[in-house]
Amino acid sequence: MEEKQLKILLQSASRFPPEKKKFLYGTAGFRGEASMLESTVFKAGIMAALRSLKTGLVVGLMITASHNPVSDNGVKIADPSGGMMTQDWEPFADSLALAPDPEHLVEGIDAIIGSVAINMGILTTPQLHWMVRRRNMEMKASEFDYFALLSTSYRSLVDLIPAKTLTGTPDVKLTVDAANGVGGEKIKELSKLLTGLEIEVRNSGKVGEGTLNEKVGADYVQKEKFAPLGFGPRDVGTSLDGDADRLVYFRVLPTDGRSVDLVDGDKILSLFALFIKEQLTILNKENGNESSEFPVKLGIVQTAYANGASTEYLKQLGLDVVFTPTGVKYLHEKALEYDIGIYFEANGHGTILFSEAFMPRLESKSAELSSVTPGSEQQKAVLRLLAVSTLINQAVGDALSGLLLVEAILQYLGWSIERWSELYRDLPSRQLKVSVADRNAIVTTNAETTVLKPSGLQELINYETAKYPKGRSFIRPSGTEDVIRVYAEASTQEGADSLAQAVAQHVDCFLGMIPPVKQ
Ligand SMILES: CC(=O)N[C@H]1[C@@H](OP(=O)(O)O)O[C@H](CO)[C@@H](O)[C@@H]1O
Ligand SMILES: [Mg+2]
Repeated sequence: MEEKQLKILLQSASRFPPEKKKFLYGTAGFRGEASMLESTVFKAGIMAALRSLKTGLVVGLMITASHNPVSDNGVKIADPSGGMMTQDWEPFADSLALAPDPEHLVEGIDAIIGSVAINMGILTTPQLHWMVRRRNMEMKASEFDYFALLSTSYRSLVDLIPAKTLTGTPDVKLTVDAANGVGGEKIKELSKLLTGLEIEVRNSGKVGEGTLNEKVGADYVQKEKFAPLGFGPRDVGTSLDGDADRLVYFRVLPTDGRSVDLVDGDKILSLFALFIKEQLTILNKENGNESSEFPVKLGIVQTAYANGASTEYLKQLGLDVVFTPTGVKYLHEKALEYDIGIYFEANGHGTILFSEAFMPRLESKSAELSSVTPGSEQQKAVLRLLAVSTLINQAVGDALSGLLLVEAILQYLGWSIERWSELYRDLPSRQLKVSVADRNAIVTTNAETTVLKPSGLQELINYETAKYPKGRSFIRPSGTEDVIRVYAEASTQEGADSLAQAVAQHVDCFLGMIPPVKQ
């Protein structure tokens, strides 16, 4: 690094002295109270520049509170593929973030010279990931291109709905709770390009309308099972989180006007899986016989937090369901192993990935069918799959593209949200968190479902779980909070509650210091 450049870097670094609290690149980037994060954000900028120079490609840097309170902040890096930053670089990110002084910072970052920062302004997290991916593929990547692709793909899907399921209603209406985040304005812009779908946005983030993620948004609705502010009895809606990478649907119950029938990420996943499987079945049906002419490896990826009833439903559909540790970077990586990989976290973050090797096969199948059997059911099924591949974000989970796909599929099936919700009944569950002296004392394996350390704890969890019909419980250290999370499921709510409580007590006995709190 030249002396002049070194001087500039050191001068900049001196404006951001290291904070007392140390941040590590956790489940999804550096996160913490905004006022504590200045130097970490500065270093994340350096990190992103290095990643770009190393790969010779565009990378993204996102600052967002996501689903957390407005005083929180997070900074995360989008890799050249548009996915999360490669896990190989996490230790490097950590050592940069922990560098005690500017001299340490400079060590090893000589290569910084030459990278260019482009401020993309206010975007949703998935828009940034989408743009990074597309720029590196030398495809059109502006915000308008994003909106145009989503709206035309949605239109193609709706135009392919069989006439018999069309309801005759000219317009579908959808009410969106935008968590007072960035998704509100974006969805309004998108909706200007949509035909046949009328979108009303509440909690849109306008000044005076409310606070980011406070009693609104996907995380609140999913965790509390309450309607977001601005929704009343019998309302049906969909909630985004603050940066619009999570999506859940809900129906406000008439009983108390506050509780909701929640349609979470597991049910969105199930709807997507059902639809994709149906298209593959149509595609492989020749003269009413199943043929294996066009084999497609379809995989479903969940985490241990997926409701057991969803996993059972997906397995009953005959699908290949696999589990990874919590955090979308793991799910995404696994989903890439399939021709079509569908992944979702229960909290509503997920997408459908079409592998690079599979896309040319699908396109040539489409060309073949359009010349041999134009207008056939098989051809339509391929066209639907192609439309899904351009509609749904290939870089990361995206609430905007997700809700358009949900709406198109519900119209295709002729289903209401009630019918969708009845796909299966969630098993009652309970989550608790336990504060402990050192959360890293818990070491797990088997996609976080089995405790390896401290020894003896897993045996106690097994012992408790065996007491309850349909009992299931696991513990893991959170990657975003300083706690151990306890999850329990059983055939009744009382069972799930007392199983979670019993397991939390064992955790507390082994390494705790503070009583468990409901989450
Ligand atoms: C139980 C739960 O909801 N965990 C969340 C939460 O991670 P933890 O590592 O559990 O703190 O935040 C992650 C990032 O948003 C999200 O991917 C994950 O699903
Ligand atoms: Mg988010």
